[in-house]
Amino acid sequence: MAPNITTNTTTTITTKPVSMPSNAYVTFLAGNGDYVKGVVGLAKGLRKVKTQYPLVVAILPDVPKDHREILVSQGCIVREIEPVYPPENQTQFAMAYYVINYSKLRIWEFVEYSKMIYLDGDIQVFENIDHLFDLPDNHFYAVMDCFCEKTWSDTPQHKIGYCQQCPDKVQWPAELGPKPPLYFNAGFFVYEPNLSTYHDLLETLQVTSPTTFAEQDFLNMFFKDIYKPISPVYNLVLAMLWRHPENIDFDKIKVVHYCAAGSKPWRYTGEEENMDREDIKLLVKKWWDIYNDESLDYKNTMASVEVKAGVEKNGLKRFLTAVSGAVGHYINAPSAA
Ligand SMILES: O=c1ccn([C@@H]2O[C@H](COP(=O)(O)OP(=O)(O)O)[C@@H](O)[C@H]2O)c(=O)[nH]1
Ligand SMILES: OC[C@H]1O[C@H](O[C@@H]2[C@@H](O)[C@H](O)[C@@H](O)[C@H](O)[C@@H]2O)[C@H](O)[C@@H](O)[C@H]1O
Ligand SMILES: [Mn+2]
Repeated sequence: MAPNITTNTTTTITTKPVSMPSNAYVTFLAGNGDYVKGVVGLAKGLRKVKTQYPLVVAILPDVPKDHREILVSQGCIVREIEPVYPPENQTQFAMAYYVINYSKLRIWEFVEYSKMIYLDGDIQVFENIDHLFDLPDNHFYAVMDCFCEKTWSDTPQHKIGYCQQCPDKVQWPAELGPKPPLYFNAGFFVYEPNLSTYHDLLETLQVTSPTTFAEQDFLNMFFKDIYKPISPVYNLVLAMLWRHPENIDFDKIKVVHYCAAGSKPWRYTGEEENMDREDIKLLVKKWWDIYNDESLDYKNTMASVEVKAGVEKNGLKRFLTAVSGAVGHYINAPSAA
């Protein structure tokens, strides 16, 4: 017997629109080269750890159509952005191509998301890190970088052998002024998109002389008052393995940043310095295992979800039909008054 859910009162069901905080991962892709493989690997890695959030890919106009199609086919949300250039300068960036990395600043405009985690395309996530979205608002969370690689050789800290990863090994000399503030690697950070911050970033950039590490230096300067270091398990800058192994618990690493020279998995030859290390070979293999795992392709996982949803949808449709007849009667019942 159908449950008696009719009544002789009228109830107005009001549903207040609830703006659920929406989170997402975001990465950046430029050019028509092989970094698209990094982004595909990242999309599959996030799927493997069962993140509940999408991956947005901010692409420059020079990303070709076929690469965009690959990203969409892997379930990415592709957003074209305009490049951001620093003011005219004579700076020698650590890597000439770093000039395009200023375009990362466009992701502060993605205000349809309340909190985002930015990851370089040369990063892989091996364990679920969705809990980072629960970090308190109004801060900038990232992992501290290391100054020991030769990419830092033009900097005062490298010249005196100072590194924030071992601040007591070589003391910061008073004659060089105050110790530099804690400095993060800009390949991974937790932030809140915000239009006034976005406009402030772009305006400040135009009056800031570029330096060796391009947008990474700029972001460190801009966010120095709200920067909060997080554990290196969230962004293993590979050089830490040979520069500061004492600061790394290898088995606890959740996120790996393939930023050391020669470590990009899709270009890996093992010939560059440190690239013949067993831990590097293991991390490169782990990256390829995910990249080559067809069960992690969106079309496969999505297909299984659609099949499942299809069954549920039909089931749900039958249930709603049954209930809506009664609910309809319930809502239109005459007022008791
Ligand atoms: O040709 C390029 C160079 C860089 N990038 C993007 O910019 C990020 C930062 O560059 P990279 O990771 O090479 O810098 P690193 O962390 O190695 O210094 C990359 O991860 C990509 O997301 C890109 O899409 N195409
Ligand atoms: O454009 C500047 C880049 O600076 C950073 O890369 C560096 C940094 O990690 C150094 O500490 C390493 O020594 C070096 O190998 C590596 O390339 C960011 O990872 C990248 O996203 C981007 O901001
Ligand atoms: Mn990187």
